[in-house]
Amino acid sequence: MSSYPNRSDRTAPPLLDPARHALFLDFDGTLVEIAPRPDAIVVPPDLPATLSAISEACGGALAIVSGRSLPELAQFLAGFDGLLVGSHGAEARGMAPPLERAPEGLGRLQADLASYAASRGLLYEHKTHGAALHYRHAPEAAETVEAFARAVLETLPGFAMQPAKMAIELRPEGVSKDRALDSLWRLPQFAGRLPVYLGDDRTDEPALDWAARMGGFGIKVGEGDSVAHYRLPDPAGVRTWLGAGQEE
Ligand SMILES: O=P(O)(O)OC[C@H]1O[C@H](O[C@H]2O[C@H](CO)[C@@H](O)[C@H](O)[C@H]2O)[C@H](O)[C@@H](O)[C@@H]1O
Repeated sequence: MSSYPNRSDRTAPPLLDPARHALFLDFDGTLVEIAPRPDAIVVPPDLPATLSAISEACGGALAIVSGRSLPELAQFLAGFDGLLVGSHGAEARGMAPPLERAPEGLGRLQADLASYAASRGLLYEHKTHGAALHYRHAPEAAETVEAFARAVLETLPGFAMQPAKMAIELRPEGVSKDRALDSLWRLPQFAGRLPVYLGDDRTDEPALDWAARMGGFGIKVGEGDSVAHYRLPDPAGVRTWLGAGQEE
């Protein structure tokens, strides 16, 4: 059972107010629809320009906060030059990197996961500070993949497990999206604003909670229990909500 209460029911969020709000957006499942493979997502061609326009209207108080590796995230959003946080809070563009270097054993971790994926017909995702095993095409593998990842972690104390949608990720211990938000929040452009966080996944729950604790609010995207007070149905709904905030 989820440890998060369902506070958001189906309440539509208030309109985005670029004069008062600071905006934090998860990427997969929030800005873009979930796809069968990580490289198969479709980024709407106007999304980078939309994010740039909102960031400018917010005085730069907008950041994308993703589990993706930073270079990959930057590539998917080419044309948007604003703040990015990648690798579940380990990497950043536009502020000091939260993590100086990956923990010892990264190469071994990646080699172990890559060879396990190759032997089991799973999808291996190479990440700057870790790696992921995707089983969306083979959901029956969930338990064995998790058991394998736990065994790998026993010999690599610097890393932790990050459950994801139809995937298991291993990332550095101690990094998280809400910790990255604490660092972003110290940047001058966020002073005096109300944080608004949008996310769809369990990994976003601490960040949705963080936004409320800091006087703003969270918006859960899609189904599922959440600490967020508001909800939007899907990434298309998020993009419509973003567009409405730009209208005069
Ligand atoms: O924090 P996010 O921006 O939401 O990133 C979370 C992970 O998203 C990606 O995996 C997920 O989306 C894929 C594409 O839709 C999907 O095929 C996969 O099943 C999902 O788990 C990405 O590949 C990961 O690196 C991110 O950490």
